[in-house]
Formats: sequence, structure tokens, C-alpha cells
Amino acid sequence: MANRIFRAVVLGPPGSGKGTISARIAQSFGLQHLSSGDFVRENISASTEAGILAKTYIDKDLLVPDCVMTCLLLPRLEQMTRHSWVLDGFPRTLAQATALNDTCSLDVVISLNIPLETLKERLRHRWIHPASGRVYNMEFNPPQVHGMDDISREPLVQRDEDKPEALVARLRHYKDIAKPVIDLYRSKGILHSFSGTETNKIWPYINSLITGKIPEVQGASQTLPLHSQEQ
Ligand SMILES: Nc1ncnc2c1ncn2[C@H]1C[C@H](O)[C@@H](COP(=O)(O)OP(=O)(O)OP(=O)(O)O)O1
Ligand SMILES: Nc1nc2c(ncn2[C@@H]2O[C@H](COP(=O)(O)OP(=O)(O)O)[C@@H](O)[C@H]2O)c(=O)[nH]1
Repeated sequence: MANRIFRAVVLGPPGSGKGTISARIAQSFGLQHLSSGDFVRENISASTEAGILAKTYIDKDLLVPDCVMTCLLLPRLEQMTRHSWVLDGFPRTLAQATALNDTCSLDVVISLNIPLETLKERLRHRWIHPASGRVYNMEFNPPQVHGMDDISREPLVQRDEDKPEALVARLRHYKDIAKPVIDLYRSKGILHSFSGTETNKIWPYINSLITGKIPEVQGASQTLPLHSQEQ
């Protein structure tokens, strides 16, 4: 665990493994895993003003507007001045990235490039526990009991927007809105892109990138691992 604060963001299209990789980073390096989807779901469950508003968009399969997302997330991040974290699902738009930039500085941005066919296949097998946002994959990380959440034992569901026909439109939308975000982080020199079809094969490269960065945050300089592509 870093003595100084370390902050990372994970970007990628739906199904690219943002949640899976962020959870591994959090576990391996003792960081807090912050997920924008979880923040939204918590606010919906607690019926906060922002949560109620966010739900009206999610029910229509729309992204939550930037002003609602920033109102939900940034105050939470501002409170976490003493914590190292990895954030997934935010920022999704340039407006969100700019607002995040005004709130805190990031050490690393990881961008996941996964082929379309792999995304389709993964999402075809993705099952979620709606109340908690816990994610399973019938091949990669199946639940202990078929169709049931490991913790609550409530039923798992598949989301309509994970179906292959919906995915192509979602991906197009992702590419349009993510490009300026990726360009911004590239121009800041903190973007690291990883390509591949298997999380387990990408993970060692991300692990060595962060291992190299955390001592840097602590003050000792280290050479970047060969495998990361600083873009
Ligand atoms: N940064 C954001 N901007 C706008 N809406 C958001 C953002 N993050 C989350 N949301 C809203 C819209 C999402 O459909 C909902 C759930 O988010 P999330 O759990 O990240 O699932 P998702 O289906 O959008 O992402 P993915 O398929 O990439 O896992 O919350
Ligand atoms: N088969 C397979 N599934 C994976 C792999 N990595 C992640 N998954 C699954 O693919 C789905 C999408 O991953 P997730 O982390 O939710 O991606 P996100 O939408 O970017 O947050 C989930 O069901 C994961 O369990 C992998 O390497 N192989």
C-alpha cells in the first residue's frame, strides 16, 4: 500500500473488464475500489434526490447526465483525500473528465482495448445481481450456486443491453464519447493502453505498471515496465 495517495482510473467499453480489473487492483494494492455504477445504485436505493433523478435515465437505458453524475461522485471523492483509490465507470465524458481534473489529480489512467467479438461473448455470459451490482460470468467467474448471487442468494439476471444486438450501438456510443477523454489523458502523459482477449493475460502487465508507479508515488523513481504502452 502506498504511503502517499495513489489514484487510478480504468476506462474501457462495456464488457472490457473495468470492474474485474479494478477489483484486482484494489485487492492487490490495498486501494479502495470506487465504481460509478455502485454509487448510482446506492443513491437509487437510498432514494436521494440525485438517485431518483438518475433512475429516470437508467430506466430508459440512458447515461445519467454529467451534472447529476458529478454531483453524486465528486463530493465523495473530495472526502477521500487520505485514501488511495481506483475508479471505474467514471469519467465517461469529457465534461466528467474535466470536472474530475478540477477535483483531484490522477497518477494512472488504464484504457482497455478488447476486440468486439470478445466483448459480445463476455456480455452474452454476464449475469448480475441487480441490488449490489455484483458481476458474474458463467464461464470466467461463475456463481457458487447456478443463477444465484454468492452473498445474498438472490437470483441473478441478464441485462437487455448486454445482448449482442444492443451492444454494437452501445459500443459506437462509447467510442464517440470516450475518444476526447482518452485524448485528454494521453495529452497529460498518464494514459496506458492494454489490448487482449483475456483479463488473466492483461493483468500481469497492469500489475507491473502499478507496482512500478506506487514506489514512484512514494518518492523512489522507477523505470516504466516494458509491457505498458504509454500513449
Ligand atoms: N460516468 C457515468 N456517466 C453517466 N452515467 C453513468 C456513469 N456511470 C454509471 N452511470 C449510470 C448509467 C449506467 O447504465 C448505470 C450503471 O453503471 P455501470 O454499473 O457502470 O454499468 P454499465 O452497464 O453502464 O457499464 P458497463 O457495461 O461498462 O459495465 O449507471
Ligand atoms: N470469459 C471471460 N470473461 C471475462 C474476462 N474478464 C472479465 N470477464 C467477464 O466479462 C464480463 C464483463 O466484465 P466486467 O468487469 O463487468 O466489465 P466492465 O463492463 O468493463 O466493467 C463479466 O461477466 C466478467 O466476469 C475474461 O478474461 N474472460
